[in-house]
Amino acid sequence: MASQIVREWAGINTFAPATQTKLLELLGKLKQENVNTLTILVMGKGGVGKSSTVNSIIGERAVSISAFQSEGPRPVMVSRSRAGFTLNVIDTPGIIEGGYVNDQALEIIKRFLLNKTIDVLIYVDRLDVYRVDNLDRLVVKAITDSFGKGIWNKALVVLTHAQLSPPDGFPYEEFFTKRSEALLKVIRHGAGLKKDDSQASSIPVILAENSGRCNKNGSDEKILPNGTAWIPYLVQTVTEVVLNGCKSIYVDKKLIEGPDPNQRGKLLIPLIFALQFFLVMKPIERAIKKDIAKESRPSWETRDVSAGNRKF
Ligand SMILES: Nc1nc2c(ncn2[C@@H]2O[C@H](COP(=O)(O)OP(=O)(O)OP(=O)(O)O)[C@@H](O)[C@H]2O)c(=O)[nH]1
Repeated sequence: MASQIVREWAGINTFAPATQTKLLELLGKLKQENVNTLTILVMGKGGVGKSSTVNSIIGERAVSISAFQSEGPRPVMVSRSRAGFTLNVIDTPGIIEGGYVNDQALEIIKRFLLNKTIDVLIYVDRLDVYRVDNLDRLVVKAITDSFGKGIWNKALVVLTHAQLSPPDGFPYEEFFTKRSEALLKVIRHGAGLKKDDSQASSIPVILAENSGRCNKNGSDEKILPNGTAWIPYLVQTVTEVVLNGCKSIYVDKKLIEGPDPNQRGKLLIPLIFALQFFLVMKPIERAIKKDIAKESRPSWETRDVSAGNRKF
């Protein structure tokens, strides 16, 4: 991995003591499984709360947040270490512009990720959106085309703005379930996964409330409307994805550039020559020989030359 500034993970101390204890337990669990470094890639449409979620996980304002689309379309990697464990979180700009995938922004992200290993993809969207549309499908497709279908084995969905009151008196859990199902369906389509593919149905969907107005429990932990302390729950889910047995995604040149067209089918060339030799050249050669053998030569060619000469 390219050299990077790894700072002490001081932000963890800003969490409520109960949250700190749970996070340190989870890091301990990862270390027990010999996972000492963890790289999380955060992607999604623009303005959905990607940077805010990164800051919530780190516990400090590590990346800048804007209510308007961020200016510099560049990914940022935040690296923090704690007790021999290094956490890298890569925040990326939204990749949709004017209704299309911004290929240049995507290219910049891919180059940034070159030679890095993605252990977890956090796909961020908002809970308080009532529809999925073609843009969602385009983002999912762009991610799949860039890093392969396997990336969804290492994915979890985070829905921000979790502290919402669903419209028309909709029960909160039902609203969350419907929104999750709709998004997972889009992921399934955009990623080209089969309907009954366990890969898509096993993608966890997690709620997050990044606002400073997030409710807290008696232990001062930020909680969701259902009372769950969401930061430790999110990190616990990340841990489960890390340890789910599926391979992390190593971003190499081949993965981001696709197979070299000049190399495509190169191994088949000798086989094609051999087939051509045995199936085309040899039969032609045999046919010519047979033809020559069967040939009845014209009389002028078989005429006795010496006899003919005698006539003159
Ligand atoms: N109420 C509330 N606001 C949020 C939440 N998450 C993000 N926001 C706000 O949404 C706006 C966009 O947040 P960002 O974190 O910058 O979103 P982003 O996806 O990183 O945006 P880009 O980098 O432009 O793609 C900011 O005004 C945030 O304060 C949340 O969970 N709840």
